[in-house]
Amino acid sequence: MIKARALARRFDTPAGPVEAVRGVDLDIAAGELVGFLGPNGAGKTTTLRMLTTLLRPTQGSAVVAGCDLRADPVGVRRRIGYVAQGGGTGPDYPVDTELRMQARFYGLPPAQAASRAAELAEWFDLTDLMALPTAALSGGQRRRLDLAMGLVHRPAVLFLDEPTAGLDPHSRANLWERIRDLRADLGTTVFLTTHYLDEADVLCDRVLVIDQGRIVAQGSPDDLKRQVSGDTVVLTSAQAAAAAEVAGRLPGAHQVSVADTAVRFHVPAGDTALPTLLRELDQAEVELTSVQVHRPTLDDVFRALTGRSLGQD
Ligand SMILES: Nc1ncnc2c1ncn2[C@@H]1O[C@H](COP(=O)(O)OP(=O)(O)OP(=O)(O)O)[C@@H](O)[C@H]1O
Repeated sequence: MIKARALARRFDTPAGPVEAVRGVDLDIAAGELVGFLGPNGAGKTTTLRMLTTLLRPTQGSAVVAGCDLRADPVGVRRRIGYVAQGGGTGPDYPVDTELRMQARFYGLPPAQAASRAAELAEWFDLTDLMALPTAALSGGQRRRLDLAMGLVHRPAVLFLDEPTAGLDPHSRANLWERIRDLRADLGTTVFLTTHYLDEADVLCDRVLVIDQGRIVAQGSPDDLKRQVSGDTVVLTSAQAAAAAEVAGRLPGAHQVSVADTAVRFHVPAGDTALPTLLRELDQAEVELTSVQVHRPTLDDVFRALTGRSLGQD
């Protein structure tokens, strides 16, 4: 459904050229729910804007929903839905009008536009809000309207740029459910960008990790986490340096780091390393305040690949 080869985009700025995307290959099958995960400035939005025809690639090619990006951008636009960050509706129009105008924009006659608006409102739980101006919607309601607007013309592929940015946890979970339903009920291919680890982990079948304009890893969240061998142990102690020394002597312990009172390190299996660690610390007369064992997260995957953390908002 999406195939890209060596897709690249350079911006020429007064400060010099910025290589925002440096040769991205994508192969996304129909019905997949794929997350594009990366830190701020990694190149996610630039890639999305190229795939949705809003920005011309400086190099490379792509076929989206059966249409070539360069040769047939209008065909691509007809077959895709795009929900940008922050949406794009006028604040004074009622929800109902927004939906109907969008449907009319995509060529539906008035009666069909009205029934499509009603259908989408029901799907996204907006029926009771149809008379409200969009400015009166909460953040979560607003994002549901944005999704509905992106779907009026029944696109085969839906592109979502940071769909849950700024939402509270309840609204995020609600939106994830709608996105999953979309795929399950309509078979829509969904390609979304995110810098939320939990979103990529919980929602997506497959995650592409992008950093500095290049894809550095891809796979299902579980596959990616399996690539990071072992568990992370985080302990806190007023004698952190002494604790780190003891931890570093455990079989297979590596990447031991100390930050203030916290000591962090990796071991092949946290649950079996813990009894030995506690015994050794006791013998060395090092007192602990707390100890936690973590299974690998997507952030650990990112750290292992780049040496940096994805960071969280
Ligand atoms: N129009 C532009 N002109 C110059 N540089 C740009 C432009 N658009 C993006 N960039 C730069 O390209 C790089 C990638 O930006 P992009 O917006 O694609 O990242 P992102 O991964 O979507 O980040 P975020 O999570 O912050 O939205 C950044 O260094 C950014 O500053």
